[in-house]
Amino acid sequence: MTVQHPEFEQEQGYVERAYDLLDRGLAEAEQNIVNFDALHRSTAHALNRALAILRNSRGSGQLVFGRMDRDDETLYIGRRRVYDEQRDLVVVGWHAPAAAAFYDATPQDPGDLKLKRVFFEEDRRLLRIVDEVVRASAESVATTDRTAAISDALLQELDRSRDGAMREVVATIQAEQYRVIRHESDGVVVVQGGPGTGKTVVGLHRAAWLAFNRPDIRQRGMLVVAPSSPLLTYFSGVLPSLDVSDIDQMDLESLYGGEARVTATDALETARVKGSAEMSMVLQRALQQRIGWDEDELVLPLGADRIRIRGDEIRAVIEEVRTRKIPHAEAREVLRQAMSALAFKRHHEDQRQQNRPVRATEATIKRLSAFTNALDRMWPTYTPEEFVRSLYSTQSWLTAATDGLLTSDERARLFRSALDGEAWTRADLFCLDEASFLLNGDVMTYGHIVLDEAQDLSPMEARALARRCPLGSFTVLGDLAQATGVWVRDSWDELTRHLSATSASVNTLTIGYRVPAAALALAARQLELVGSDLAPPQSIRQGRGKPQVWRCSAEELIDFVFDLTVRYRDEGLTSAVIVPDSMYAEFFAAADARGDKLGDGRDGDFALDVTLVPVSLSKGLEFDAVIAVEPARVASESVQAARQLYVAMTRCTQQLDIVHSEPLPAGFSEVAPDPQSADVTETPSLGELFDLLTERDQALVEALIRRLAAPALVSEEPALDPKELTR
Ligand SMILES: Nc1ncnc2c1ncn2[C@@H]1O[C@H](COP(=O)(O)OP(=O)(O)OP(=O)(O)O)[C@@H](O)[C@H]1O
Repeated sequence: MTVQHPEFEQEQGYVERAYDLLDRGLAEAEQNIVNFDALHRSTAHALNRALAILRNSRGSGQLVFGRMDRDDETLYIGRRRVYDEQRDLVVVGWHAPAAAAFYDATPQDPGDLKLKRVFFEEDRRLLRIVDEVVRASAESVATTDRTAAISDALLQELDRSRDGAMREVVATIQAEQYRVIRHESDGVVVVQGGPGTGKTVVGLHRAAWLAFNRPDIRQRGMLVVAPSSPLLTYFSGVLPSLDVSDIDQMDLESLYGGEARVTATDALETARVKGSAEMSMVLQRALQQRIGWDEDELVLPLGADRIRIRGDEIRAVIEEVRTRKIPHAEAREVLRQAMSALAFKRHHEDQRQQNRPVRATEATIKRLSAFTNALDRMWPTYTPEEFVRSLYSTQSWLTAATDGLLTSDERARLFRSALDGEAWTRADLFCLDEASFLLNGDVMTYGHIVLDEAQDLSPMEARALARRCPLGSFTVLGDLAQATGVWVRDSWDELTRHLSATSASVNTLTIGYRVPAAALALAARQLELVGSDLAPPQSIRQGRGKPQVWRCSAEELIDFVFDLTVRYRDEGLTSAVIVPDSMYAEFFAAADARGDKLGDGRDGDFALDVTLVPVSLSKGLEFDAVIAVEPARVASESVQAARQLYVAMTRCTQQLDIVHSEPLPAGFSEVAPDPQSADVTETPSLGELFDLLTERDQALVEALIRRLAAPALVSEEPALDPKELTR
């Protein structure tokens, strides 16, 4: 029997009152706006906008989630501020400085709090109350065990099943996370941490915290960037649920606003060349090489007259314009003015000397096709796509532009025939973005940018982000150990230097809130293979226990995997089937044929119980159960085999299953035979297989066993091969 908290009713009353006040406050404000007789259209428009914002501002999630008591005051903490009729504060917003003590207090170090209380509520009804700090007992707690510092409220929150979208966690932010959320730096704040340490959640809450506490930054605009669109879909609801809907959120590829779309993939080495910082110099130099005049003279026909300008005069004008540090298109306009002025002056002088009337103005000279053609040769105009396409397909130009910057092998990787068409890759997008900036200079800028999974960024991608944040104010979330692409680094130094000239502060999160300890231990063997210095996080989850390793034939594989998902669905768990990219289509088609409904992970469709995810898009995601398929195939198809497996195996909150028909890669095989080290069950027990069957099949198997082995019980391990029995 559960005992109700002695102050339950009183707290329920407080929560209801807070909701009531909020409802009334919003209704009153709404009425005031509706009643306001706007005399002008623009005022009416502004009022309608205010009304829409107000109606949205109710938000979702619980209104009041905590209380803290000091000797002389009691404060309730919530998702937003609530006042009573006398304008006295009833609920303090989580982001207000007054709420800081609530997050800083731990049972070990309660500060000056007598009480820290956490509420769990649904639809305005309290479900539970957890008293995390009660001063009398706080002093008696003395421990060096880090996990002992984890609050009960957090553990209870983590037990809730996932529903396919990331949630805000304002009620249970932990002290080490809160320090990062309100980090004072205006420069680059790096949050390094293993899988499931809360980097994404911390980054999003930091964005909201800055939005509330730094109007200067909010005014300049804020942006959150995810490496892929499925990951963006997964977490994009968090900021609106924190009442900050004006922060832009986009995936990395959407940064480039030009025409090109990604339709192809680069070979590894090509991606490395295109993503390197040298590429920015290649593009800059290539553009410069297209500027100039090597003819002796320019002749502009003007009726029967000719305007003649010497080559050295033209070169002097070009050099003068070149020294101005302005974008290419703008500089061309300056050159156009300077050249038309020069041509007009020459025409004026010539006509005067020959006693003839001046026939042209600067405007007529600018309209001469000979003038425009000459200008195109001196200072050509390009779209970013034209410029990069033309560079890639012109050997002589590539050679000149890359001389001393790239090796001949590297240069050869950039070349493609003009006939290859428009197959742009992701790395190309950032060359185009750089080109676009050189050509046009205009780019949307922000006061602060939050980058998720930043460990994989190429220098060119980092430069694209730096351009969008001239103040260099970034929150950089990532785990160097989870770098699965071309860019693997030992430290954050090089990457953060591309983002900002100021030094970065690196903050490490060490507690794992997602992955159960046993699954993390198995995944960590991949980290050992990488030889990384980075330790896996310290997990505070038990989950359902050991990961299961299931071997079956190639023919059985897909059905076996989907049968597992059915079991998880029946148990009320969400699951993800993480497959090698090359098996994605096959799995999808098989699910269709079976009539199983699957979410398509490539589209960020996480609302169903089961989602199919290609391993290359699994980073950052989270599910109750994860079935990782054919690790050997994942390893052979990945740039960073062990790191990719580490990522795939750290997506679950409850249970990890590995299903394979091919021999397991390193990091798995050696664990199976030793039952003592048994983090892993190589062969499933009969009981486990039996659980997978439908009731009718279970009855059949029971009958079969009874016939074969007289009184054997299914829960015992028989000498028979369980696979034989389940067929
Ligand atoms: N203080 C907290 N209260 C409640 N839940 C939390 C807290 N911190 C983290 N979590 C939960 O832990 C899980 C992992 O968090 P998150 O996805 O932010 O980790 P991550 O470090 O970004 O992981 P990865 O490296 O895999 O991208 C999420 O479900 C998140 O909501």
